[in-house]
Amino acid sequence: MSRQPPIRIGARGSKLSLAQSGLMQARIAAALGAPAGASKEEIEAFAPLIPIVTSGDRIQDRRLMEIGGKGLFTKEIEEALLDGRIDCAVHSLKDMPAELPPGLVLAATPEREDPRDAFISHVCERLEDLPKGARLGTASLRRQAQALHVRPDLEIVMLRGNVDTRLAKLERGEADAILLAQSGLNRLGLGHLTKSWIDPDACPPAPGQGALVIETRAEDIGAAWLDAVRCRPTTIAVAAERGALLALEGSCRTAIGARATLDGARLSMIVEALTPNGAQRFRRHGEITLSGGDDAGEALALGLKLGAEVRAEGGDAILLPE
Ligand SMILES: NCc1[nH]cc(CCC(=O)O)c1CC(=O)O
Repeated sequence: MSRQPPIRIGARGSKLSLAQSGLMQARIAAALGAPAGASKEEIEAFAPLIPIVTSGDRIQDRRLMEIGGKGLFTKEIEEALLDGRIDCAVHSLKDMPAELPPGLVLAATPEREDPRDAFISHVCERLEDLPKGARLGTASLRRQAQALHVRPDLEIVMLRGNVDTRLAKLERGEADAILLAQSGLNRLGLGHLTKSWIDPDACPPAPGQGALVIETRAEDIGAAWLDAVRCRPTTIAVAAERGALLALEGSCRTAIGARATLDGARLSMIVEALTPNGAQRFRRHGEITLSGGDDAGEALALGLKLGAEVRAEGGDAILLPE
């Protein structure tokens, strides 16, 4: 059997991105025929990692939304995909804008990691136990709004940067506590730093949090190797969550939480949007039984419906002023 050409994986240089791409690299190589227990060199021969620097990696000190939103970490990678310099890219699904450039698709979603937000602090064990007026470090509008909803007395301090940077800022005392995705901590081997978790039913995480996604050119969506990395329950749940994001025109300017869970054929979902100061929260619950036909399509429709309801109720209050 002739070996098929290698699948070149575009990867950002950040530790988290390299860890995530490395996780998928071994699985993609295996799907392409790399033997079990293949060496690093063999894996590279089947599925080489191609480093790509994005504008998001170069700009570290301003609010993401001020400098152009979610596309910042994906623009250069998507150019490389469209130019044919790479064949796929591994992203955190929650960093992907609601709409992709023409010609590119989110082709496969592997098993989701822990979707929850982790609370990290040297002051106390839980967000609820922070002293009055304590400083919570986050650059996420959703985490800010959800925290202020339960604890309006907290002071939010802008804490940008990658996971290591944010942890270092906590150590330096720039904040009393921070919130980070547990999935990212786990992938970096830092899961033990977590003191407690935010209840994901009380405060739903970002749409798609904890899930990776493989982006490819549209014409490659049928490639056999993609089947080997797809996870059906995750694909269905994140379709619903992305639906909510689409309906809410999700960007870094809106605090949106969405959580879909699958129990057999039963898909349950919570969608919420908040005003930036957390004072108002608009949420909807929904549940459907999947038909066993186009399950992802039905999930997407549920997310779109609940998202549209939240959008209609929240109106302009949920948008951060320009
Ligand atoms: N916005 C940064 C970002 N993008 C993806 C992750 C990791 C979480 C994931 O897998 O969804 C993180 C870190 C964080 O939010 O703490």
